[in-house]
Amino acid sequence: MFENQISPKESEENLSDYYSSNRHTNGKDDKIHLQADDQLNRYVQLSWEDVNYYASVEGKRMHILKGVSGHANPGEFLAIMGASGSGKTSLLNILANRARSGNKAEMTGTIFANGKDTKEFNISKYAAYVTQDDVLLAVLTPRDCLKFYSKLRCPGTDKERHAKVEEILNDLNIARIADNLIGNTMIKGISGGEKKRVCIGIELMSDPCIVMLDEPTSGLDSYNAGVVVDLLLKQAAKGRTIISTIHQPSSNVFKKFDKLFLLAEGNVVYHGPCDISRKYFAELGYKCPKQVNPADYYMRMLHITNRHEKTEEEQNKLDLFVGSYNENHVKDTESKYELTELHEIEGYRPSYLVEFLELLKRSGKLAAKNRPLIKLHIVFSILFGTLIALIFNDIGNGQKAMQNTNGALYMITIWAIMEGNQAVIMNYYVERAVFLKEHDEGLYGTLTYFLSKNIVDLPWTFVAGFLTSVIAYFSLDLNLHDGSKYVIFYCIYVMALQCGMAFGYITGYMMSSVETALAFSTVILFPITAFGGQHVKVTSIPIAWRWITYLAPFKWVFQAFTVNEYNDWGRDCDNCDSLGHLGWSDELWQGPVGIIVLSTCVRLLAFILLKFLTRNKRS
Ligand SMILES: Nc1ncnc2c1ncn2[C@@H]1O[C@H](COP(=O)(O)OP(=O)(O)OP(=O)(O)O)[C@@H](O)[C@H]1O
Repeated sequence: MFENQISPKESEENLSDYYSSNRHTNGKDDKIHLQADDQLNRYVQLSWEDVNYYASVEGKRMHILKGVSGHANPGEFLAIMGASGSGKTSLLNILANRARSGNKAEMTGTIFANGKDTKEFNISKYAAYVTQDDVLLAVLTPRDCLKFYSKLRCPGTDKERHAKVEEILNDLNIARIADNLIGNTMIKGISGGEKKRVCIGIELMSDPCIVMLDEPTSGLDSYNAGVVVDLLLKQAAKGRTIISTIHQPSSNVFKKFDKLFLLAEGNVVYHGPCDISRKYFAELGYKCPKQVNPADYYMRMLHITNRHEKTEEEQNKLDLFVGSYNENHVKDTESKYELTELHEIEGYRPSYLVEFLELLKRSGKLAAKNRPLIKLHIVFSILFGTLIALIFNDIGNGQKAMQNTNGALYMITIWAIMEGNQAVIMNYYVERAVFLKEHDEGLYGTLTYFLSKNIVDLPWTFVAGFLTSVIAYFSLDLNLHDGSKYVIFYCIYVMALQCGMAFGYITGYMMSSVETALAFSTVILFPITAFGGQHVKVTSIPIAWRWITYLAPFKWVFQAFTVNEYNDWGRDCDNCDSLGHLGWSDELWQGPVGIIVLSTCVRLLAFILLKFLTRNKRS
């Protein structure tokens, strides 16, 4: 399988020479004692000792990381590589304090930062983590994103924040596209490489000493991957510690890494300078041919077809690499930067008011820029109003008029609640992933997010409510006893939309995808329409089920519409006890109060659910 193999026996003799020569070239002689505050506040060396990670999969306990030790120096780019499933991401998550022991996973071992156990202080205040997926808002621009983060992460004046945003845009070479939309599969935007640079820029906003990245070059072509790695090397040159998992780097990219941390089946098989890894493996009998990319060669070399049933050859190879590493590895933790003791630091956190206002501004911008959704609402509101006008345009008089009016008002009730419900679900999913990520990073609290969302989601209800209500009300020739009748109708319509939205928050927070949330909300709300008073008189519902009418938004909205309509009804209808027939009194206040109380309780429940969701995600 591998060309130019040297037999293990031959190689054993050379290994000690290799290490003894290597030992003198690393560190001490060319040590530069840079003072803290030269460019960063602190230089951080991260080291990890005997890290074990176990996870339960289908009742079986898997040993994912097997006593892994290593370190990453400030001013260096450490690339963590290994075949798929070797434990790269697990290790990175552990180093970033993102993997915690729990029911299904258990972690042992110690992580030190400048020699201090990270259990004694919160290392995440010194570190930034760039996830593999680009969690960005498509309708914003890179400048919008960085500005938002600068407000929530950087202390100082607006002028200083502005300067920082510009500096990062220039540093990452994205100033030229800073005002283009980020985009997604639906909206044309910046390229994948540029998106990755925006994600890195966001993390640099808090001036981290350590930057950890999970496969930052995945999905990028070799040119863009090279650009991203160059930018990270530039950050390393400032004294930052860069730790990154990397999947299949090109040979050009590979040779740029300072240090390589190679994992196989949860074991370290190489940790040292990237440029001498070839020689190391050659001496072990696995010589990478000159024209072959070492990264590809190592992946093939370490590939195991089925980790639960390794072939004898695979097991021997693994034993050789692990044995050789354990025997020969020299721990050289010398850093060219001066390392000072780290303490618990308070990350910058603006006041709740600033958080709230920034979220409000961003959510408002998102809502305003989401043109397809705005157009959809306007078109649907007009279409529905017109549809109602066409179907119920001859309401007539007598019993027939009562039946037709009830039908029209109940359709409007259902439409308003469902429209509010679906709109909020679709809006929420535009920013769900971003919210969960930002909240997880402690950028802002659940309450400020929830309040800002609830406020930003309101204005469109006034517009959508006006469009549908004005068309439906006047074309149906509803009660025009006095001008206030239409105004009340409009207010009830807006309240109905908002009540539907409250239910939308609940389903949105419960489901992880927009499709399931939309389907779930329809399945839940549809049976409740039976309790609205149109299909069956409320007082005829069996007592055991009648309590549901109090939780049915349809009942309160329908009641409000009908009381407004039938009080001082101008149509000819002898013996028409419309409201008595429906099972409620002619008191107008009951319906609106019912809607407000129900909406408030449901929103409160949604907030509790969101709190639970975010807490669950953190743990
Ligand atoms: N919490 C967990 N529960 C169950 N299995 C887990 C958990 N964490 C990791 N694993 C398993 O451990 C193995 C290593 O996962 P990890 O994501 O660290 O590998 P990786 O080297 O990053 O792989 P890839 O390159 O494919 O992303 C995988 O088989 C993964 O399914």
